[in-house]
Amino acid sequence: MLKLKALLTAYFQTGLTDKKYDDSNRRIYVVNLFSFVGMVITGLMSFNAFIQQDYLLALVLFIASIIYFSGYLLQKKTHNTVLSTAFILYSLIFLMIYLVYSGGVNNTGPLWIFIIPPVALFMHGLKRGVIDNLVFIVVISFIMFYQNGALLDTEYSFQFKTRLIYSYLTVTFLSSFYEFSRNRTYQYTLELSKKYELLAKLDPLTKLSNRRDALLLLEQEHSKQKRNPMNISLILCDVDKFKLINDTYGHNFGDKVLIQLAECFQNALREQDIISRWGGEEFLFILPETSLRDANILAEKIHRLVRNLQCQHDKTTIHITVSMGISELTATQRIRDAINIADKCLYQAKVSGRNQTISTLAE
Ligand SMILES: Nc1nc2c(ncn2[C@@H]2O[C@H](COP(=O)(O)OP(=O)(O)OP(=O)(O)O)[C@@H](O)[C@H]2O)c(=O)[nH]1
Repeated sequence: MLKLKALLTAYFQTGLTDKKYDDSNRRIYVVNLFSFVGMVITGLMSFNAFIQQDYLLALVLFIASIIYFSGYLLQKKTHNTVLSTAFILYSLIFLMIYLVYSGGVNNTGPLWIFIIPPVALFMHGLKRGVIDNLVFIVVISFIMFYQNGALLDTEYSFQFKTRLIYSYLTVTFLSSFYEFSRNRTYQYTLELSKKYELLAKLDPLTKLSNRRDALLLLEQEHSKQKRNPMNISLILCDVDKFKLINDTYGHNFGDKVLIQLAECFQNALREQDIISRWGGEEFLFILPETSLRDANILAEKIHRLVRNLQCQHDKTTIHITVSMGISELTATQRIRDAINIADKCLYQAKVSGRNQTISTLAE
């Protein structure tokens, strides 16, 4: 029993990506599910038609059963949901047209057409799903009403045919409305989750990466470095005497200074560099493809830019300085150790009088 459950789970999850909330995952799942359900149901119907000695219907249903399984195989091999959904859906539509044309077992075939609206909308989404349904309704109306059923292999009363069309239109409308609401809810949830994902990564004050995100990004760069050797330098930058600034000019002014500094750093660094607010008045710069020598040159540039920064409080211009510690992260080193070295250098810069940079290069 457990083995069967594991087998079915593996079957339904074939081809799913690790993007949990991706809508294409839903389509892949629908293809797997529908190919399984379609294969089993048409297989059973084929067996039933065979028992009833309706061999042509049994053959058609048997072929349909194989087609549904092929849809699953197609999706497994090609990972192309557009192809596999079209393959499954259009073969289903052809089967339904055949059931309407032939009447199926005891003229009950048309009852199956009501599975098309939800399946078409699940597989093709609102717009194409509605088009599929309208085309289908036009085709079966033509087959049923043309010259009073001359194209049919069976007979239906006029009332049966009109009610079939009305009820089909009703199911299509309700399924479309459901798909519309589902899609809106999905889009809303997606936007919300993207927004929160971003908020979880950013420091709300400076809009720079926060410490957690910086560590994740640093881990990514470190893994890249292990595959393709490159220099990575780290700069820990701390605002000098920031407590004094807060105490003298107020916390709000302190916040403004941090925002201005963040902008200044963003202008100084390259796009591939990662600037993060490491905590409080401390920033961490992650510099891929940067040697210690280049990181020192950059630190000098930052000192220059910060020196020229105009932090206005009322009519007074406040001058800010920063201290920095630089280290290099090597492929064999632990991230934690490289940050600790930068931290020690920063401490040295502070005790040596601030407004300067200490780097492992000098050791
Ligand atoms: N305005 C503001 N202040 C902050 C923020 N985060 C931390 N601080 C303040 O930053 C100050 C840091 O003070 P200290 O750690 O003593 O360092 P410092 O005064 O900069 O002295 P040195 O680092 O030795 O030059 C503290 O007063 C914190 O309250 C923030 O988001 N906004």
